[in-house]
Amino acid sequence: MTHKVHLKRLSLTDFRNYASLALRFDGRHVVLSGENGAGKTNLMEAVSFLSPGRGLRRAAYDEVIRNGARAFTVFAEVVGMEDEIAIGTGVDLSEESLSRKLRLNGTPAKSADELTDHLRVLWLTPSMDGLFTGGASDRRRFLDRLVLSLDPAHGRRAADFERAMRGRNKLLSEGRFDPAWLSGLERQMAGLGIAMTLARHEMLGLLTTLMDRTAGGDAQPFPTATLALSGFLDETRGVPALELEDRYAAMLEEGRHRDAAAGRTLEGPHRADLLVRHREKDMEAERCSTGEQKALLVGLILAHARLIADMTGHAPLLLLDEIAAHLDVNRRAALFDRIHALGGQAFMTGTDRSMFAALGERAQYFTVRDAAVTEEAP
Ligand SMILES: Nc1ncnc2c1ncn2[C@@H]1O[C@H](COP(=O)(O)OP(=O)(O)OP(=O)(O)O)[C@@H](O)[C@H]1O
Repeated sequence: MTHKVHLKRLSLTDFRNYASLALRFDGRHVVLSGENGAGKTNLMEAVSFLSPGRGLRRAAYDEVIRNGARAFTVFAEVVGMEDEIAIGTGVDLSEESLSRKLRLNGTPAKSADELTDHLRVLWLTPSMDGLFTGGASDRRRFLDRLVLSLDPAHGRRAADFERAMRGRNKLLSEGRFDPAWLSGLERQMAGLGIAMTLARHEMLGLLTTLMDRTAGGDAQPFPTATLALSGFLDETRGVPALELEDRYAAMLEEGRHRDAAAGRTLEGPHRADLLVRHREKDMEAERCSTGEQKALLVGLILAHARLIADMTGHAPLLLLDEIAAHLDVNRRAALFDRIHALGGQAFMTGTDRSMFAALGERAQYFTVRDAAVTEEAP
C-alpha cells in the first residue's frame, strides 16, 4: 500500500473572510462545522486552489481577495503523490497580470498543471445539486473536470478548440468565406474536437466499467449511474480517429452558411451533453427525486475518486460541502465508510457536527465561527 496523500498544514492570508489562518492536520479526514456564513466553504475553496483552475466556486480572483485587501495567499504543506511538497499560490492586484501565481517548494511553477503531479482534488458542492436539471453546459463542464483530473492536456485542447472556433465564427460573421483560411481553422477544430470527444468517451467508459464492477452489491448505498454522451458524433465506437476528424471537418465545411446565419458553430464538442440515468430505476436522472439525484451525484463522485485512486495509486483529496445534509442516518454512515475506504483524506462541512458522529475517530473536528477555526475533541 502506498502512502496516503494528505494536507498537513494550511495557511491563508486575506482569503475571503479570513485575514489570516493557520491550521495543522494529522492526516485523518477533516470535519468543519459551524453556522451559515462562518467560512466553511471558503476554507474548502482555499483547498481547491491546490488544483489547476479557478477553484470550486469558479470565482473571479478579485472576489476571493478579502474585502479591502490587495492580495490573497494560500500556502499548504502536502504529503503528495511523489514526496512532501510545499505549495504556495495567490493573486496580487498590484501586479499587472491577474493570473494566479504558483510556487512548488519555493520555485515558480511553469504551469498549474504541475499540481496534478502531487495531488488530485475533487469536490462536490450544493451548487452542483441542479446538475441534472440545469443546462447542458454545466454537465459538459462537470464531465470535462472528470477528464481533466486524469488527463491534464484536456484543458489545453478545449482552450485551443475554443480559440479556433472563435476565429472561424469571426470570419463567417464578417462574410469572409476564404476557403483556405476557413479550411485551416476547420481542420484544427476537427483534430482538437475529436480528441476532446474521444477523451470524454474514454472517461465514461472507464467509469462505467468501474461502476459495473460494484453495481448491485450489498454495500451499495448509492444508485448506479448509466452514462452516455449525446449531441455530437454519438457513435464513435470502432471508428478510427482520423475518419472522425474527416467527418467533422466535412460537417463544418458544409455548415458554413448555416453557421454564418446562426452567428455560431452549430455542431461540435461544445454542443455535447452528458446523459445520466438511474440504472436500478431505469429512469433519466432529471426525472428522479431530489434525494435520488443527490445520491446519484455522490455515487458518481465516489466512482471517479476510486478511478483516480486505481489509476494513479493515490486517492484524491475530496472536498464534500454539506454532503451529509439530505441523507438519512444509514446512508450517511455508509457514505462515510465508502469515503474512508478510498484511503485518502476528505474535507467535509456541515452546520451540525452531530451529523458526522458515525465517522468517530476517523476524523479531526473543527468548529468555524466568524472566520476563526478551532479544533474540538472527537
Ligand atoms: N472577498 C471576501 N471578503 C470578505 N468576506 C467575504 C469575501 N467573500 C465572501 N465573504 C464572506 O464569507 C462568508 C461566507 O463564507 P462561507 O461561504 O464559507 O460560509 P459557510 O460557512 O460555508 O456557510 P453556509 O453554511 O451558509 O454554506 C460570508 O459572510 C461572505 O460575506
